[in-house]
Amino acid sequence: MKYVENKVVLIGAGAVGIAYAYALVNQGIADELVLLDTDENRTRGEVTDLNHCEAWAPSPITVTHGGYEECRDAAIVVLCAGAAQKAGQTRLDMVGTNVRITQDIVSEVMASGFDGIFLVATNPVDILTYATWRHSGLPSAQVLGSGTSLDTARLRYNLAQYFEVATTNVHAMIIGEHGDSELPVWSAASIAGRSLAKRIAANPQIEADIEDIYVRTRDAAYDIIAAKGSTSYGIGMALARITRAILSNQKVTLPVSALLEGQYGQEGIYIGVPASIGRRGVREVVELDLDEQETQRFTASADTLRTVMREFWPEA
Ligand SMILES: NC(=O)C1=CN([C@@H]2O[C@H](COP(=O)(O)OP(=O)(O)OC[C@H]3O[C@@H](n4cnc5c(N)ncnc54)[C@H](O)[C@@H]3O)[C@@H](O)[C@H]2O)C=CC1
Ligand SMILES: CC(=O)C(=O)O
Repeated sequence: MKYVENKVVLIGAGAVGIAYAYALVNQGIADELVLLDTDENRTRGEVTDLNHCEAWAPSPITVTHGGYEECRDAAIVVLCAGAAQKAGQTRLDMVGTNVRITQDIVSEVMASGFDGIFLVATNPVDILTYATWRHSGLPSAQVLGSGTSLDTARLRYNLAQYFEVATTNVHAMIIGEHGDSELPVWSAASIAGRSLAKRIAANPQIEADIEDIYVRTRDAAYDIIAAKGSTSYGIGMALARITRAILSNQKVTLPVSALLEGQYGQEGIYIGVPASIGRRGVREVVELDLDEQETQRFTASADTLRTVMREFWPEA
């Protein structure tokens, strides 16, 4: 089945899903958006509320409520359904519940004849993206997760505050698990045109300060969840950014969860890495020149994910 140019189906219209939907409407990304959630009444309310944005939106977008048959001709199906992390939980704590929910959803989506791109946000996102790929039978290029896009946005914001520059002038990335074992790639970071390494050479205090920035970045979700119950705007914008890259065939490199097939010395695992994103999904995983310590940390992060994966797929 051929997909409709700019049609997105969102499955899971909770805090994350609605933040994403609002970002799509607000930024004029997509022509058609269908919301699907087990809570039909609340979803109908969300659809009506979103429709009332259209008068002030940059371009028209049809927002409706629908069933799995809507996936048949969708360009992208976005998965935000499932249990959310509560205060005191790690993302990995939700894996059992969310693997079951995701497998059920993916079966329904595939039964519709879907042949577009799955974009996964449900946590633990790297494991759930792997589950989606395995269960759908789609080529790995057509299945990606939000990966470390949110973590990277947080890192860039925190570094911009510290160096007093625009966030868009901060080039730095988090890779690895979207979770406690993630790592910053300091060796490739530059701030407003000057490498981080040169800045540290000029002011050694920066080295200690960026470690604190990394810890705050890694633990941001815990802080936000303790304060307001869930995180939503950051991931909504990250998903919207990835959606734009796909629908507009931007071929832009973003930190997403993509399948590794030998890159970074890893095989058969979904994990946060930079990848070129275009109309048919992941065009290429970009292999950064990690230094020795970063390589060790990335390997440890992949091992953390693989240990959890083997509970569900012993051969992984
Ligand atoms: N990848 C990332 O960077 C981030 C991921 N998340 C994850 O996103 C997921 C959603 O979080 P929230 O929106 O805060 O949770 P939420 O509880 O507000 O929303 C989840 C929604 O999924 C729906 N749902 C549950 N089972 C379903 C099914 N079988 N079919 C259709 N809909 C179903 C629920 O009715 C609910 O509306 C969680 O797993 C959370 O951890 C959250 C923030 C960032
Ligand atoms: C909840 C989550 O995964 C985050 O905000 O990073």
